[in-house]
Amino acid sequence: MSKFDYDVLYIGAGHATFDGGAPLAETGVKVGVIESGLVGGTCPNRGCNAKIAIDEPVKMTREAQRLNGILKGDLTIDWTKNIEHKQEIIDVLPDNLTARLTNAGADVIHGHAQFKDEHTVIVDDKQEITAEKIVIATGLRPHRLDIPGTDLAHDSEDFLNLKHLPKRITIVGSGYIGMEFATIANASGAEVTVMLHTDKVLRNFYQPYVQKVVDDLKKRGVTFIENSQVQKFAQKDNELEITYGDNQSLTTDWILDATGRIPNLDNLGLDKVGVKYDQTGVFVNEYLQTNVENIYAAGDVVSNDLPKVTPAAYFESKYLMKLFSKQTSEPIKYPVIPSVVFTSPRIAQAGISVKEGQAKGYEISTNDLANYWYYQVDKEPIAESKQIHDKDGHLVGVTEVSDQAQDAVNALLPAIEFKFDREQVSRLIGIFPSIGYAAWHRA
Ligand SMILES: Cc1cc2nc3c(=O)[nH]c(=O)nc-3n(C[C@H](O)[C@H](O)[C@H](O)COP(=O)(O)OP(=O)(O)OC[C@H]3O[C@@H](n4cnc5c(N)ncnc54)[C@H](O)[C@@H]3O)c2cc1C
Ligand SMILES: NC(=O)c1ccc[n+]([C@@H]2O[C@H](COP(=O)([O-])OP(=O)(O)OC[C@H]3O[C@@H](n4cnc5c(N)ncnc54)[C@H](O)[C@@H]3O)[C@@H](O)[C@H]2O)c1
Repeated sequence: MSKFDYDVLYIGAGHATFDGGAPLAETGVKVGVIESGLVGGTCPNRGCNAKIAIDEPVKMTREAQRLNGILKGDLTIDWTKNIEHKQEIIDVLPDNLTARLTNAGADVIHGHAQFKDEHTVIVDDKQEITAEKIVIATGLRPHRLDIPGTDLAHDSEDFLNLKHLPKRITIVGSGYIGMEFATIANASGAEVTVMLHTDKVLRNFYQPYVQKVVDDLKKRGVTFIENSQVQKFAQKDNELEITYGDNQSLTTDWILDATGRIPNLDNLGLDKVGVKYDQTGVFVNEYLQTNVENIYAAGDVVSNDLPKVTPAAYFESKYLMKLFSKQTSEPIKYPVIPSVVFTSPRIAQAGISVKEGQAKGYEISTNDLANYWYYQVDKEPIAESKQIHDKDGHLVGVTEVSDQAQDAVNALLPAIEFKFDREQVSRLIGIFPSIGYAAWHRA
């Protein structure tokens, strides 16, 4: 009988925990999960699921606008109903995910966890829980600008819960959240301004495709202010004033601070146990183990160069499940991790970038999808992909801008991950017509 309350104790109940924590408990390992907020964490409650639910009508209105004349009548988005619909879909998720954990045999404990020593965690300054192994899976929280009036701004969670759409929305930051929410707010009828830190939008994506998306948003009325150097937010009667640049200013009704996300490590007691970390997250080795032998970390809170996305948290959670249940003793070996920004159209990518491919002298082919008949069915005006083949003819990278870029890239993942050559690709036939087929056809 173990001297600890749990074999494995997770701090945080997001994807980095439940995807592996539930199956781990099913193997007979005694699992505890401590969560200070909603079970499920960011992705289901205030991230992916919530966002994609309110984006769906955006995608549909765009398509309907293009088919105007064939489809009769104008479609507009009722913001309040859209938010209500999103809430209906996600409301059940914390309970469902709690049941997934408890049905597997894990205990879910509500409260804020803090290390007391390397085997003991204190919940809400009251309850002491001990464990042989502890996994830090506390994720990220919104970064807030350190400027006067910063409390007048809101974060992505506030945006997803807005009951009424403000007339004018100003977004500071042009990363994933800035661009996805600019797309949604613009399509829903708000006057949107995006304030860039530099002159770059979505700096990790292929810039010519980003430019296509930016140009389209500009045509739809979104204003982009480059190198804005935001200095101050202030309340002026019924509106908000933003001071930026060389004493310039603008007025708005609602401000979204989308300047990034930072590790959730406050009041966790890491210094007490000597776990090493910095502002980028917790340092781990190739077994996701911190410098303290029995303490591990997984998901967004880990300091690494991977995209901070759900599939990466999922993969790490599954890896730890296999490590802790002795199904593996190997270091973690990441597969190709794709990423997408859900603008309209989307930009998706996997494998090596066009820039990297060019530097290596690889073959880069361009597919003009807007002129491919299947993309013309719904009159997609912005649709192109680039495929990168190495010198042996293996597909090693892809990036696409189109309405269904995420599915096209998903379809090509096996070829990139398992290094199919052109002969192997030609053996695969897909369902026709389909986005996946169109992508394979070119691989
Ligand atoms: C607006 C938005 C949209 C996104 N859209 C996408 C998308 O479309 N696709 C995609 O792949 N990814 C998306 N992401 C990213 C995705 O949500 C994250 O990569 C994923 O949720 C990471 O999971 P995690 O388990 O590491 O962290 P989280 O899901 O953040 O879970 C961490 C949990 O730890 C809890 N916690 C923190 N500190 C403590 C403590 N001391 N004690 C107890 N509990 C604690 C928190 O309450 C939280 O529930 C989005 C993120 C945001 C913000
Ligand atoms: N589709 C998806 O997978 C998805 C969607 C949303 C969020 N996410 C995840 O959430 C994380 C956070 O997203 P995000 O958009 O907040 O972060 P991000 O890092 O993508 O973007 C932050 C933006 O803020 C800007 N910025 C930083 N400091 C600034 C300042 N002082 N003034 C003005 N601008 C400033 C940066 O230049 C950048 O454009 C991402 O890492 C991403 O992985 C993923």
